[in-house]
Amino acid sequence: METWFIIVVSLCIAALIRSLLFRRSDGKKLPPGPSLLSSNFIILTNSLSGLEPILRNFKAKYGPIITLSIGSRPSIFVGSHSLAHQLLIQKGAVFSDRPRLTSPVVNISSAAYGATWRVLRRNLASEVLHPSRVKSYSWARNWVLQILIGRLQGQKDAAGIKVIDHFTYAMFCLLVFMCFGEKLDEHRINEIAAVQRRLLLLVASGRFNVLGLFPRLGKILFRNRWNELFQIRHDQEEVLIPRIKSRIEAANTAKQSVGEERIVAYVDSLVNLQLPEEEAKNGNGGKLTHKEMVSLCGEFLNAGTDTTATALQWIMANLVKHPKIQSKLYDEIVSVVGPPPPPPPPGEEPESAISEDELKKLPYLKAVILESLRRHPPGHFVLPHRVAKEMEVQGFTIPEGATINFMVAEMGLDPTVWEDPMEFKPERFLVNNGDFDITGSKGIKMMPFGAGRRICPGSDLALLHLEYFVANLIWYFNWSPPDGYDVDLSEKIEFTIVMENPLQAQISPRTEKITS
Ligand code: HEM
Repeated sequence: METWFIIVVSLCIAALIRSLLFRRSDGKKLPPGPSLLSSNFIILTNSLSGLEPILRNFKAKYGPIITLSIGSRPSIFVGSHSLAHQLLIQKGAVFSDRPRLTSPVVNISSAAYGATWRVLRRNLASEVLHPSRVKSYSWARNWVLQILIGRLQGQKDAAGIKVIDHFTYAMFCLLVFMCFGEKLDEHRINEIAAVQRRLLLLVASGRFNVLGLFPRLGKILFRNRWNELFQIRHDQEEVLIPRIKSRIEAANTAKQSVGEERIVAYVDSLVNLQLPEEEAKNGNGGKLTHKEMVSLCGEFLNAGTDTTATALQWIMANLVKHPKIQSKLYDEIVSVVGPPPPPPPPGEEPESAISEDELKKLPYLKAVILESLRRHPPGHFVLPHRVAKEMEVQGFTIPEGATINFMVAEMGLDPTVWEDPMEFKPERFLVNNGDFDITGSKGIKMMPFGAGRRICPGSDLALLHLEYFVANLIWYFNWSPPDGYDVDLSEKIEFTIVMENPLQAQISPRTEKITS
């Protein structure tokens, strides 16, 4: 028999015995869900995203709040908008913590809800993601648009261009620039991308679930998995620490400037950051060590790359699949910025690109992007949250220390909120003058970026990147399916939820039509 199978079964039995021994005797009832044994088996043999169809069935059977009792603590899943609003917005202080990690990593997404998290998140929001700072990176967006157009044009072939790798590379270039303030060459960018991807895929595989559930035992039983993680982490440090050091050494020299403008990179903001000393355990007086900067830079690169590239692919897939929507979008763009120039020859900067100010005048563009985030959110769940204090919800007890998650994709497809939820209809976002609150602060209808205190801090940047690249790609090119190809919108789980059959598209410069 397979060793892993024996281990999984043993862990399930251990968890069952433990749970029976420590069964709640105080008469409080957890939200409903399957038996302990099936819960443990389901969690141990699935990644978070792999749980989705199972949870959908449980939602139909048990209602919008479900418990899977796993290991020593319950995992609760919420599939209703109103409940998500109640917990994440109204009771935000209780539901904004994160599950404790087995190894101490300093980053925003896994930090406990406390002083260190606040300092790190505020730094990212004010130093890099503040609108004035984001504006200062507009030069980099232009540079990346040039790279992307060059790569797409260089790939023309009858079977169409497989766009996802180019989208991911483009987003990565942009985030690398914002992180290290340097225009790195393709070799260096690929080196960073490769190690970041290995880390991402390892975490997304779900092979570490078991280590989180049984930390001490897991370290002994799954030593190979730990070693694999440590090896990747070591490789990540080898690649990122030289970039961090080079940026720090170049501080206050001409290297920090691009053209006339001085660019502040994420690394610059980390150098003088002071963590609360009582929480900092690095023996560095609250200053970040190089290794801690690696964790933060790694998080920045991964959080902003695959998510945005995945969303961009879904948007373009829908525009290829629905030529009328594409035409309507193109017409809107031309009505605001005029007809496009010819695309730049490879290696040259675009003669002009649609500016951020012009993007603000394109409500249909915004509607297309929101509709795609509703229909195909890159993450079907948020990151797991930890319940900080026991709470009664709809007659059930949500215990302190429980893990809680929210079924993002399910909410975007709820027929009680969205008419024809499976249809791609951007017009639904044009009502109320196109005013749609994606933060869900007054009420949640969908939450592709999460909601409440842990909402994605990069949501505005992500929306800007999506608007900028979609608008420019549609302005310069007509996008169509290759002969005999039908865009397939089936989904597949990777780190994000990607297209099972990646988009293949043909592009032709809009100016060709005019001259012919
Ligand atoms: C389309 C693109 C993106 C999507 C769909 C997305 C989605 C999300 C979601 C669902 C969460 C978890 C929220 C929660 O746990 O409640 C999150 C967290 C986070 N995201 Fe994004 N994100 C995107 C882009 C970005 C970008 C561009 C950045 C930064 C450059 C970023 C940085 C982060 C960080 C640091 C967190 C952790 C926040 C915390 O724990 O306080 N994301 N994102």
